[in-house]
Amino acid sequence: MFSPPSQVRRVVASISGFTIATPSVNAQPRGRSSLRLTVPPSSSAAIAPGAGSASRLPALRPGERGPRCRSAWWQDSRVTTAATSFTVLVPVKPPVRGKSRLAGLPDDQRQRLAAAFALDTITAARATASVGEVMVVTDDHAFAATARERGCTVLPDGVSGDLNATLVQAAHEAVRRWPGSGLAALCADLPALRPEDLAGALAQVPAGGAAFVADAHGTGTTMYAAAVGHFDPHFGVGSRAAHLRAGATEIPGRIASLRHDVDDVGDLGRALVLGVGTETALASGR
Ligand SMILES: Nc1nc2c(ncn2[C@@H]2O[C@H](COP(=O)(O)OP(=O)(O)OP(=O)(O)O)[C@@H](O)[C@H]2O)c(=O)[nH]1
Ligand SMILES: C[C@H](OP(=O)(O)O)C(=O)O
Repeated sequence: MFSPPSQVRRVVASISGFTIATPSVNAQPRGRSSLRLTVPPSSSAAIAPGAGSASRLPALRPGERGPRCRSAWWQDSRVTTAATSFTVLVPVKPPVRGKSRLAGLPDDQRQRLAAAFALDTITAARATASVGEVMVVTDDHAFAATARERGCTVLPDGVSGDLNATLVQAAHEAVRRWPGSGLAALCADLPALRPEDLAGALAQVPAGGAAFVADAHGTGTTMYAAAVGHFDPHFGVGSRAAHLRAGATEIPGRIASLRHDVDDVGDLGRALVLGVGTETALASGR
């Protein structure tokens, strides 16, 4: 269903002295080959791993050398097939307000990172074989223009300040435009997302029911999918438990890139280890 292109790129990143290098096969790096995210000294403690027991990623500390990781090779060579069965809704809070838990970073960098996470998320979603359409839901006109340039459909928030109601409204519009497609809502803070992980999760969505992917911490949700009549997302604090209570099926599996949302600086360090997309790599640079 999904075959990698021949080239694999090398990504070298550093976060506060932490250096990450990925293997390279048959390709030249494009753009920066060395990336640096400046984290104020007071933020150092935040680079320790989150408390979530579900996270299998290693602790990252300033100055510590991390493991080798895979590169996001798919980003520069879009892979598509004729299978186009899901419309993916990607809600994007205006970057000026988004990713507030990255507040330890300079404000302009927080905003750049928020937009970069979302762009890398939609790029990966668009490169996923079983995704026919990506519908970005946002009230940010600048991000909306960029998303359109990247081939997405854009819709404004239907219910200001209510993410779940906005997603339900967008889902109805998506079904009106593309009847017959499946529906999934994907958080926009997945900079390490890989198309094969998204495709693998979408392949497990049961017909006629609702399903979701829990985040790496084991408490939140990164993706929710359901047929329109069942589409009732419960994103927010404790959303994994809320989705289970609502009868949604939890999608299992080693789909690390889809579980790894970035809420704080520690999450960002772990995403860099997994291998982030081009936009996040650039926004992390200095
Ligand atoms: N369109 C839209 N998207 C939203 C809204 N609230 C949150 N989102 C998006 O929903 C997903 C999860 O959002 P949150 O974790 O609540 O917010 P965040 O901006 O990612 O991070 P924090 O500000 O640190 O909470 C992300 O993709 C957000 O961009 C909203 O009111 N409208
Ligand atoms: C929306 C929320 O995401 P987080 O706040 O963990 O980014 C959730 O997990 O439902």
